[in-house]
Amino acid sequence: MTTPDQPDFRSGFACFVGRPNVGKSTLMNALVGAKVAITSNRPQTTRRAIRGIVHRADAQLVIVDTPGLHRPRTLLGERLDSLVRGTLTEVDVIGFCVPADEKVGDGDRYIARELAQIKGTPVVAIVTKADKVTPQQLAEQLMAVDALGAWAEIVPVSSFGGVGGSSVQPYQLDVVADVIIGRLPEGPPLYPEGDLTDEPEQILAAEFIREAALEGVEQEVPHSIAVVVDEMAPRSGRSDLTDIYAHVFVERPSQKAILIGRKGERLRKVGTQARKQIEAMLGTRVYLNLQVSVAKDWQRNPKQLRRLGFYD
Ligand SMILES: Nc1nc2c(ncn2[C@@H]2O[C@H](COP(=O)(O)OP(=O)(O)OP(=O)(O)O)[C@@H](O)[C@H]2O)c(=O)[nH]1
Repeated sequence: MTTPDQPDFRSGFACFVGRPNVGKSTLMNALVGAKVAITSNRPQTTRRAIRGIVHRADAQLVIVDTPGLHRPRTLLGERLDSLVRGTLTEVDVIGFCVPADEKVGDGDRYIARELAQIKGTPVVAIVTKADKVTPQQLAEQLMAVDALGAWAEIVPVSSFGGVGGSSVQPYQLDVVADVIIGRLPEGPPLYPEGDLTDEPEQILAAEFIREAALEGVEQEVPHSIAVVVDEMAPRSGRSDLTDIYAHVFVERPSQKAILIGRKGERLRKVGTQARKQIEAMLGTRVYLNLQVSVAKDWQRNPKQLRRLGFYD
């Protein structure tokens, strides 16, 4: 068996890029084998570069999750894009994700052009959501993606099932891992065994709250939600209970009303769902105090953006 002391142990960083909602975070979670990035069926769920760590006997792969790359429309969009570009130049391998079930479009071509300008970093094209199409459609998509650029390899994958939904087992996750790991440099592990992410628990807690808040809201509201955990600590004298005080920010009073719901019913549901996720992460019971506040137009306001943790 290969051990970390052996010279052929590989370690390094990879990141997934692609349009919003193509399954990047889900793929990372599936590879890591635990929930370290939040997912939702709404585009632009991911706003931070979260690292997931894949431990294998022969390698350690650190995955940097990025927000979907797209032409920026707001100041938040611009900051997210510069975050993505900064990440791309620092990793050993880039995984360019294109979903199997949507025709290759302008958004994919835009990203392919951006990637063509990054020299020296291999790009593996990953065709995601293979379970949603027939083998024939998958073959056609692989050819369309091949025509988009000069990829180191092209791999179809599904985090949820076989091609065409033929099984409920993930499809080719191990192949994606092998292909990426094969392109990492040789080197010792970068993180201790057992670590799945280096994202602070406080930030993950905020992300779980945001994920719960996103559920069931429509139109512009999802983009307007930001969450800050103000305080997170064990209750004094109790190692089995964590107190968490968090703010959910929205941009307008009308959105605040939507989030809170009739007699606070919606917010209670958000709290319950988030609390369960946080309890699973921390392994303690959680008291969660959620406050909803309006931070007017925070996506366009530099001061508010800094306050919410999005730096230039
Ligand atoms: N059927 C199927 N659905 C998937 C698969 N991977 C992801 N999805 C779904 O696609 C949606 C988007 O997934 P995410 O992982 O949040 O996508 P993302 O690319 O990280 O999105 P952003 O954070 O917006 O950039 C979710 O509803 C997932 O459940 C897959 O392999 N098969």
